[in-house]
Amino acid sequence: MRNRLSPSSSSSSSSLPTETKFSENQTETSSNNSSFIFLEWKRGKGGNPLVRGIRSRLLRPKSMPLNTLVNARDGSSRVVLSEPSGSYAEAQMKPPKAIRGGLPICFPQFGNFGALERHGFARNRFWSFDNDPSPLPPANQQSTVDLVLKSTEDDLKIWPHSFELRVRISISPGKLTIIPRVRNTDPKAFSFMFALRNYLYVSDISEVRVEGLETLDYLDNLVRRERFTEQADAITFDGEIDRVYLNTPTKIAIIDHERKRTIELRKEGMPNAVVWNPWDKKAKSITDMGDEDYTTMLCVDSGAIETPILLKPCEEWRGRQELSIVSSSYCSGQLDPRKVLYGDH
Ligand SMILES: O=P(O)(O)OC[C@H]1O[C@H](O)[C@H](O)[C@@H](O)[C@@H]1O
Repeated sequence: MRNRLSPSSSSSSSSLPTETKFSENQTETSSNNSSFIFLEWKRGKGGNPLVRGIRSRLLRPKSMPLNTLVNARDGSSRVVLSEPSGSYAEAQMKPPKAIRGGLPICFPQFGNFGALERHGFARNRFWSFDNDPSPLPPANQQSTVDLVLKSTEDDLKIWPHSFELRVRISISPGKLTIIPRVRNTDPKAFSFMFALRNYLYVSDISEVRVEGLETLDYLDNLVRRERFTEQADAITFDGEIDRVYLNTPTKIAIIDHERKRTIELRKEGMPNAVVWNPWDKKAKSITDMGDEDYTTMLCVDSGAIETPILLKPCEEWRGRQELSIVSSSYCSGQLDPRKVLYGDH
């Protein structure tokens, strides 16, 4: 029998991914069947995971200097970022197949919106450390890592555009920040789709609300990508969902009632938001997902999907995403959405 997702104790093993066992402070990968970019953001001591696969170790933010650790164990296959209030993130860099969970990067295609493999090939490639993140300043603290993926000859055979895809991953107390960049190193212009697929850990999908997407149009992947308008005050979950919301705001709130906390997603440069949960039937058909795993996960992605980004030669596109916990009034169960969506807290 397959286990549920919950990676909350050192003895629990998760079926997502089946090769990975979680413990409080480390991730043991016992097989090569994992890939970059799988990013975990962890929260301890006994704290609940913030993001599934990106478990947070999020204690109350403190105004103290960062004293962080970058640890590339197993050669250069893994980077651990940490800071003293307890948050830490871990990036694994092992091809050939993306782990179900964490934060896969979808590039240069999202889903089946094109002819390439689903979600593009970047999530199944081996990335490198980026020693020259220019024009970003060099990372000056050990809570930040710069990674790069450059097109190879094999990539050019399936997508004939030379590119450099960079991500800066940073943690600070209670916050995980990703800055993705794509540079056109080709003599010709090209366009691409991009998404950060956030596998969020939730306590019970039936009790979760997503706010910030109401009244927006969306493309429904379950109905041949037909366009609809969201009618609900907030998105709640009682079945499979797979939607690309259009023209979304910069802030989205994922409210986990049972856990009495809200995950706030802020994004720039990525006007779309994908909401995905396979629910029971589809979960059973996904080989690297346990039958019950859908109950404790929700993907809310930042993306540029509907309108691909056009880059001329030498141009660079830059996006930004922050994931953090909003506490205070949300924990009381008295939700004031304005506090999440308009920063009034
Ligand atoms: O299994 P994956 O390739 O990671 O994709 C997971 C899901 O992603 C998207 O939302 C697609 O629209 C779905 O059809 C797919 O099942």
